[in-house]
Amino acid sequence: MGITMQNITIKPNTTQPSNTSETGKMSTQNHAHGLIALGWDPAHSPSPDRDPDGGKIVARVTGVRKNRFLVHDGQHEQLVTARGKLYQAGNKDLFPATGDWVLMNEGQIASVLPRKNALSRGASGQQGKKESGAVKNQVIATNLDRVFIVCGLDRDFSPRRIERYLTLVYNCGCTPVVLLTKADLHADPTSFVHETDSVAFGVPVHAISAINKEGMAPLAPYLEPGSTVALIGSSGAGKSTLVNALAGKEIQATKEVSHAVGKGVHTTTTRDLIRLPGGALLIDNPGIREIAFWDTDDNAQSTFPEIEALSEMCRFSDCTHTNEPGCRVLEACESGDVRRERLASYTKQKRELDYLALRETKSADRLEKERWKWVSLEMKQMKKSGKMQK
Ligand SMILES: Nc1nc2c(ncn2[C@@H]2O[C@H](COP(=O)(O)OP(=O)(O)OP(=O)(O)O)[C@@H](O)[C@H]2O)c(=O)[nH]1
Ligand SMILES: [Zn+2]
Repeated sequence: MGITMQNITIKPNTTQPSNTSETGKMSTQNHAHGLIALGWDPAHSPSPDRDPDGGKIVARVTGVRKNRFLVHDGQHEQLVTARGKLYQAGNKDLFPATGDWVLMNEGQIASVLPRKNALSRGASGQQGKKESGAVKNQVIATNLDRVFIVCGLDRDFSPRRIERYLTLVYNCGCTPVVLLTKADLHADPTSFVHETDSVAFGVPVHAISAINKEGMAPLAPYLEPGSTVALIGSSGAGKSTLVNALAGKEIQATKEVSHAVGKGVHTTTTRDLIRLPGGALLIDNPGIREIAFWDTDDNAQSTFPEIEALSEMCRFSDCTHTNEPGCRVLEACESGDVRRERLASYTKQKRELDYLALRETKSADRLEKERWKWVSLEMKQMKKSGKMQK
């Protein structure tokens, strides 16, 4: 289990400070200071002193333990429950997540304050499994300043997967930074950085080693005091080792990668908000093995800006960039301006996103028809490329 707020003991049943007495004033001040250290931004968030909901105390969720929550009010951390309505099905978005700002009342979470952003995915291992008709949407972390996409420079390295993570991060309204860990395994990791740069337009990419601490200094600007950073990446990518290196001590348990399969044994099971000595807050998550796209909002930023710019110029506005005349994307592929793997990734992601968007709005049989449309399109493509016998 990860240690959460350093130097602060968990005190259940702490009585909340009264705002009227002298000690109350002191406590309110400490409360505000403590909250700022937890990432509360007094310029952009309502003042905790104003007590927006009469008698309630602002706190941050620092961890989730099944149906209970670790919350920190700036002075104390405690394990609490939430009001019944927050557990109700259909209210999934209101279920407190690590990083949430909440209002506490009588030792319970009374409500979740509006989120700046939320990193969510279909629950790991749930792909295809239905839960009341839909893959469970799982909010992993909220109110993030950045997301570190961690990818190991061993068998974990995959530009295609980095693209998927980037889309996930953009769709959640978060800012990505790509960290290529285990750089010490290579005499010169530059080629990996270049390869990643070519799929992550405008996104900072850093090769680092958490073991010999090389390449870590350039991460400092992402870790200003009070900023919240979540780490995502497949199991065994090196997230926990990185957290420990940044914290300067063993906080998260790590496990040896199985040499047989090159995969780490699933080790991280907590989702705690970890305060670094420099004042940044880190959220380390269990490895994401299956990335299911969830949020289908259109975002200004995209993982495939060059393809999207070209598709604006295709002859047909609903061009699928497969065989249409006047398709600028295909033209760019022919001339080598756009790599074919990029178009394949783009098409695959678009299909997933379209499918999710449709699922939310259309009836089941319509959905099935649409799915078949894509399946037959894919079969046609495979036939064309000779991957399948006619
Ligand atoms: N050579 C090298 N090995 C590393 C580095 N970072 C992590 N590792 C190794 O990679 C393995 C997995 O690291 P973890 O930090 O446990 O991976 P994780 O991403 O936290 O995995 P989960 O908790 O399963 O999500 C361990 O054996 C680490 O020692 C690095 O920078 N260099
Ligand atoms: Zn086209």
